[in-house]
Amino acid sequence: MSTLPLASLDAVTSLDLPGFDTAAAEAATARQMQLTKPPGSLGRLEDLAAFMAGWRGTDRPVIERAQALVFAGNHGVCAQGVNPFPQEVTAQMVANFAAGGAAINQLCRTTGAELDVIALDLDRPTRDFTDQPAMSEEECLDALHRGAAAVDTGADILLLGEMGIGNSTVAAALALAAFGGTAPDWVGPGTGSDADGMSLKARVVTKAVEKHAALAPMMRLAALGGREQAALCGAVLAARKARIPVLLDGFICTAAVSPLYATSPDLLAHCLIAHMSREPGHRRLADAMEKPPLLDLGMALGEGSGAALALGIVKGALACHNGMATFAEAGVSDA
Ligand SMILES: Cc1cc2ncn([C@H]3O[C@H](COP(=O)(O)O)[C@@H](O)[C@H]3O)c2cc1C
Ligand SMILES: O=C(O)c1cccnc1
Repeated sequence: MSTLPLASLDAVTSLDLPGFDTAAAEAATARQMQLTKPPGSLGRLEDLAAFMAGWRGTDRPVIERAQALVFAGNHGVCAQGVNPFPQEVTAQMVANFAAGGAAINQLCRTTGAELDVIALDLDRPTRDFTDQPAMSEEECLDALHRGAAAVDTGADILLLGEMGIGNSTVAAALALAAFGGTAPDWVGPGTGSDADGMSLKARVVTKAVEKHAALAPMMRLAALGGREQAALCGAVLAARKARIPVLLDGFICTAAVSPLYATSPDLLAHCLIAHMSREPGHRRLADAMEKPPLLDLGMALGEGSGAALALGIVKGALACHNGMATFAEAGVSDA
């Protein structure tokens, strides 16, 4: 449970947040050079060990507790017909998460994450953003605080995911507002929109972003986002406050936190992108944020599924970092 001292959305710029512990990361990198392997041969696993060390503030970081947090919300823009599946599926999938029947349940069990699902006023969708701001600043702040409050400050790593029918359109709008280009750069099939469906999505996204483009980044989160997007931003900030590194899931999760990036890229310094979604805009988003995803498995599900899988990679990195013998300990000749 965590709280953030935020009375307005633009106050995110004045939060006092911890930074990366360079000394701990350098000590971890020095240890990597001593381990019984050719230097650099564990590739990105070595970078992950240093990343975890720097954010956890210790040269020997461990993952004893991993929290997966999935936020669910409903969106007024579904009135535009942008979603192949009906809006009821959001609540139905939340019930499925509770019953243990979704992909995210299996993947969390596989890699050892505790799953918490937070449904945000599903019976009260946000407003249609082609017409008016999806949320007021107050509604957005409320969802952001609920996201922050859901973070387990005793966890060693946080995996983020979302569920919200129509939110691939929301994601495209947030990405366009944050990084520019044109709507077709960011619109994709989502759960299965065809070419006509995608041109409708692009028109909807263009209209919405034109309407709300003049706003500051965090006010665009209110105007174009939904409750789960605001909650994801709150969770990212609360994790940072507790020095907990974050694995963002796919396109929708990454786009959700793009208002934080547009405010200041440093707000996402403790976040990694877990996997490269098949949703075409995700590559552009990952490039724009300079965050190469850990996995690339052709997935486009959401729910935090890619983040849950990537936890296994981070655990592997730390198992090697902490468990391997050094050249001196094992009596192996160094180069
Ligand atoms: C059964 C089902 C399970 C899901 N789990 C995640 N999503 C994913 O699909 C939705 C976004 O796609 P769109 O914008 O096309 O609606 C989000 O809820 C996302 O998490 C699902 C979607 C469905 C249908
Ligand atoms: O990458 C994602 O987050 C995604 C893509 C399509 C549908 N749902 C989620």
